[in-house]
Amino acid sequence: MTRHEKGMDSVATTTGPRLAVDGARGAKGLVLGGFAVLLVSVAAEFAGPLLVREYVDQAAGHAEAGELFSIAGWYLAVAVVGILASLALGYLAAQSGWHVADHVRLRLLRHVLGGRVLDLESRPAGEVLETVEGNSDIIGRSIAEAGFRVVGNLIMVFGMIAIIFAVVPAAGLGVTLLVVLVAIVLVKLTHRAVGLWKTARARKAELFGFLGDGLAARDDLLPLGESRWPGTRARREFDDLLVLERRAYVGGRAFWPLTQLFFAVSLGIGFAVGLRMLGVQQISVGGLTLIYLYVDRLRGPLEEMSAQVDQVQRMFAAFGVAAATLNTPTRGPASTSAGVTGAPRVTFTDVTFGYEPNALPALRDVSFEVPPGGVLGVVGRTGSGKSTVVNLLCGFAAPGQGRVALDGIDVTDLHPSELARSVVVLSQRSHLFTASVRDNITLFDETVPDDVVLSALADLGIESWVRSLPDGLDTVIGAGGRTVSDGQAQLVTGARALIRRSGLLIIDEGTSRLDEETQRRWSELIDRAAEGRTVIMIAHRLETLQGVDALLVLSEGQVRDHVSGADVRSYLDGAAAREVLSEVDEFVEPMEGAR
Ligand SMILES: Nc1ncnc2c1ncn2[C@@H]1O[C@H](COP(=O)(O)OP(=O)(O)OP(=O)(O)O)[C@@H](O)[C@H]1O
Repeated sequence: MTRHEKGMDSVATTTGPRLAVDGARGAKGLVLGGFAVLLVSVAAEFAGPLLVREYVDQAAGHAEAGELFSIAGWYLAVAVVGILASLALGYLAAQSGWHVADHVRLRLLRHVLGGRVLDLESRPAGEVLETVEGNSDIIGRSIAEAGFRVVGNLIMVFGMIAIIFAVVPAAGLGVTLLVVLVAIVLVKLTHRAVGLWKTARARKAELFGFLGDGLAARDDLLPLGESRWPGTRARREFDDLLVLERRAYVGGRAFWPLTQLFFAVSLGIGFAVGLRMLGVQQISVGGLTLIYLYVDRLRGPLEEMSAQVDQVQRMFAAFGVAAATLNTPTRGPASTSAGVTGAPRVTFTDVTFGYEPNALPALRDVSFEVPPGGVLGVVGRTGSGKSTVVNLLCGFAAPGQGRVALDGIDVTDLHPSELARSVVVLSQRSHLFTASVRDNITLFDETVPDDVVLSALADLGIESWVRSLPDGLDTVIGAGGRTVSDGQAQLVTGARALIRRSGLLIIDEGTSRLDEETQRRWSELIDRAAEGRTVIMIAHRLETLQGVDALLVLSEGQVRDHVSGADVRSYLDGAAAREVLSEVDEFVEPMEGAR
């Protein structure tokens, strides 16, 4: 079985409605409570006109004042119950909305973060954020503001029509025909509007992706005099989005004039038929008042629904987009829970891997082995496949053919949390979070004691600098916090590797030139972090390669040379190295300087 057949991918299939039901199941108590209260609220709405009919008929029949007071008292009590139920419904709807939204949010986050890192990295951060948060937010709001009420309004409309039907069948028939007509138009409108909202949501996600990129690149754009460009382009895109959203909004709201027409015609039918029946004494004055009150009360739910339908359409679109996101393939479950302890043996066996199906593979038939505790330097010119080796080792992708293993266990079979415990990456390009120095080092793991963090900082020679900060380890650094130099940032993120006892250390040396002091500290950090571990080092400097046990030279995705032991020194001094390494810009200067 090839790696591909064995497959990392699994496809969950869900639909918008199923996602909604799953979310509602998690908030079962709230949803059931909401519906129970809704029924009370609807019953109160129905009871009002019935009590009025009773009152009018009793008054016309010269009933005692006590009886009339009693009916009025009931009317008041029903009204109070209706108001209380309505308040409770608002609260339960808000709670249910946020529960369902959280369910969707969590599933989207798990899916997006649990998937292959390379898939996630191929999408702008802003777009991912909009897809997760934008859709969850719409779902939460729509349920809170419209969820129960739409159902309540539907029950009211159908219930009132049924009562009109029972009291004046001809009027009920007329109104029923109208409802069927309105429902057909509404379904068509909703279908169209949901499609338009989905397009608008996709466009919005793209736009946020662009905005995120624009913000991230502001330091680069400013010196180039292009700092206004993201703003100008974003404005154009916002204009386009406005047109799209307006079309969806207007499309959805076309229901409003329809409800007005429906109401006017229903009132006409009710009165025309009711008055005729009153004339032939088939109905009492109270009965006619009841018809009038019910038809009049239809106006409220219908008007509310014309606004709510728009919200419900957005909600359907958001559930649809969320379900489509969840249906994209993601990493399947790991087939072993076995772990790797200590410094592992790393093996690449005939590995071929391509990012794109039809492009030349980034790695072709690559094989090498690093014994436990060994240090392998990987070099090669830009695009030769060095980072791809790291991506496969970190389980970010699975090789198309061949095998990547730690102590004989396929990397893709290791559970992500097990892999995270086995591998640590020390990179000059690590991200600094807007968070305290402590959190930046522990990566928000509160179980790591301060003395472990301080000891790592002491090893790196920056403990006194951290202690001198206004809040010590609690000082917030990164964007929006205290600014630190590139060298300090590198050491703080480097401390992450020191506090973890993972057996495999991957060092990803950036290509940026560092000043002498930072370079010295980086080299010390590497020495310190490498102790007792298997090390794979993507190197760009001759100096970094001094301590390696073996050297892997990649060229266009293939192993060009693989030397070990004493041969490393002679290789680095030899003509072949000169030829290979001179292809790498970063080597030219230091190599010449070193000779
Ligand atoms: N996410 C990706 N999607 C598609 N192609 C990619 C991706 N990452 C890398 N590649 C391609 O794979 C090949 C190997 O890239 P890789 O990043 O492994 O090279 P590298 O040796 O690490 O380069 P550098 O020294 O510039 O970082 C290149 O042709 C590159 O364009």
